[in-house]
Amino acid sequence: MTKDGEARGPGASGASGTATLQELERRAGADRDRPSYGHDALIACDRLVRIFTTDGVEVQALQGLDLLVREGELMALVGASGSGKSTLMNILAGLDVPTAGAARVAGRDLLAMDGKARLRYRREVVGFVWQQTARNLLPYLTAAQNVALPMQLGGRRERKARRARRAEELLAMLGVAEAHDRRPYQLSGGQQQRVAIAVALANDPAVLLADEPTGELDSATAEQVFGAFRRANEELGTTIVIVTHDQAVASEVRRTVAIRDGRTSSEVLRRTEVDEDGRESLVAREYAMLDRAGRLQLPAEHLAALGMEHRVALQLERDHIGVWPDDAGR
Ligand SMILES: Nc1ncnc2c1ncn2[C@@H]1O[C@H](COP(=O)(O)OP(=O)(O)OP(=O)(O)O)[C@@H](O)[C@H]1O
Repeated sequence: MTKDGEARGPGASGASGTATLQELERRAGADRDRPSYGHDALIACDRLVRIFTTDGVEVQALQGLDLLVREGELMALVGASGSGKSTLMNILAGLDVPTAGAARVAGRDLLAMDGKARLRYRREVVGFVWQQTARNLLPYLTAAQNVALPMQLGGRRERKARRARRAEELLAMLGVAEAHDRRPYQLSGGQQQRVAIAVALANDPAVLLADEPTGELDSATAEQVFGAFRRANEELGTTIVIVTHDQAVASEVRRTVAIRDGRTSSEVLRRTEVDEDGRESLVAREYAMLDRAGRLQLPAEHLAALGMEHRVALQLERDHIGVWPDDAGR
């Protein structure tokens, strides 16, 4: 019964037809006013689907992927080859359009942008760093000119001297001030990637996307490049999403989201704990993703360890849900 004594639920009708209509309107209003999924996130992917069709064969690269990223986060995406990471990054970068679902980045609806809005989005809202250094930098420009170029092309009509000063500041912040007048071929792989980060930050984007940015580097150099991302995140507050196979990178960020078969499957959150003697340690905890329909992906290794497949037994307890191997046949 409702507060005013009216019956509710399937088949219930109000005291009069008018009351029922009012009740329906009230419920519709409550639905309208409920904040939408991920309304306060900077990146919100809601049941994102991307299907590729080649020679009549369909590949579902993204199969209803949900992902929320808060403003100011520095997070990593991991997953096996073919799990859909690059497909997601291309969509977030505005280079590809999803087949279905919803995706919003910094208030932009990625499914609704026309060509002009898409170009502006790529120039002003997102910055990207790719694995292949050649894709990030123009070979005939110096590092400083490479950094100044997006500012010239972007909406910000800044004076040349101002652009040059910003390029210099970014290169210095990322520890590659000495690269200023050099062309990419005169730089090491690590220096090239740090200049590429400066290029991606030139127009002060809301989000910096990086697809395997340390993939071609040795571990010491990768560490320096990751340090540059951290610097950008801490000093400029830029939200950063890094796709990586590099375990060292994945274990240094606060949040690592795993993608499996075109969906986010689990995530690891890390936080610093201080013990009684003041010693700090990083504590990691793994979480499974739960979608709005209640679907849960259990980690493959957990399933294998207990021989779980097809069906599991569930039991609701006061503060948890127990999941057991199927015992129906016993
Ligand atoms: N343009 C395309 N045309 C057809 N199929 C594609 C295309 N791009 C990606 N795919 C397919 O979609 C799936 C996901 O690919 P994607 O490149 O996103 O995976 P990934 O996780 O980035 O893999 P990797 O780590 O190897 O880069 C794969 O099966 C891939 O073959």
